Amino acid sequence: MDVMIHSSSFLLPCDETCGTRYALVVLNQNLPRFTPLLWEHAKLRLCADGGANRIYDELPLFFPHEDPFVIRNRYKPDVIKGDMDSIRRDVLDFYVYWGTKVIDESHDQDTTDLDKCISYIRHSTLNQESSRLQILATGALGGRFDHEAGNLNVLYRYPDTRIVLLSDDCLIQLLPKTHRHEIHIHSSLQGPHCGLIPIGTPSANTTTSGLKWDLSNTEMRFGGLISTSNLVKEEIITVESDSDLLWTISIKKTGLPVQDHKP
Ligand SMILES: Nc1ncnc2c1ncn2[C@@H]1O[C@H](COP(=O)(O)OP(=O)(O)OP(=O)(O)O)[C@@H](O)[C@H]1O
Ligand SMILES: Cc1ncc(C[n+]2csc(CCO)c2C)c(N)n1
Repeated sequence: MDVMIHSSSFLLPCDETCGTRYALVVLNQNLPRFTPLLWEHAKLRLCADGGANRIYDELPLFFPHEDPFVIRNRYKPDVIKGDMDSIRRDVLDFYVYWGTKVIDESHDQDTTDLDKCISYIRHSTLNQESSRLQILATGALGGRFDHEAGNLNVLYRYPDTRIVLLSDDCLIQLLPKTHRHEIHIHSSLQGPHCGLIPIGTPSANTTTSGLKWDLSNTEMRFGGLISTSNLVKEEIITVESDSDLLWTISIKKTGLPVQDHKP
């Protein structure tokens, strides 16, 4: 079985030559404090419907000494996509005027705006077969539970795409059962709290290393044992399971290089 390596190097300050290639999707929730950093290094920047209001309203607040108009022009999304029932008229007009591509899919009331954005990225020419884009979604957690569940559901809808759901407090990603997983921990930025959650189906057999409470051919299921409030002990965590699992790890309040974006 192949090993899949995971690293949150996108939270580190670095130039284009290091770290992974990723697309950023901004959702309609408060922008996490590291949004400018993620924005700067993204290959593609999308707003899911009302996510555009957040960029327009909240990004200038990261730069209190600069003209909001200048900041809005510096941080223009490449694409705004969704059913367009949350984006404000003035915000839409602004970005259309300055060249953002707008894709109105109001006819589709069966998929979420995040899902619509992920479809766009998967079909983008930047998502080359030789080098797939990872997808980071900000504001995905810590809000309305139906939205959070919808956001988790996209991980299961696209298990072959590396999608990371982010909030100010933690990240979540899927560990497909098709691989063994090696998770590289940047302990200055993340941890120690973590979890392994068999949300889609129970797991009869999960084995880990590097955690305070490791699993050893252990069964996990809702209604029985699931691994919450676990702690990272080593720099590399390994996970092998007969089920797709959610991996979650806390993001530290201190240590993040939020000033990296300053011109
Ligand atoms: N409170 C929230 N918690 C988590 N994710 C959210 C929340 N609000 C929005 N999102 C995410 O941002 C995306 C865009 O949000 P937006 O408010 O434009 O969606 P919407 O489809 O208009 O929502 P609604 O269900 O209120 O009509 C959603 O698809 C969802 O992924
Ligand atoms: C069974 C079922 N439940 C809810 C919706 C509603 N819905 C799901 S995604 C979406 C778009 C949100 O931007 C909407 C309105 C549906 N279609 N089918």
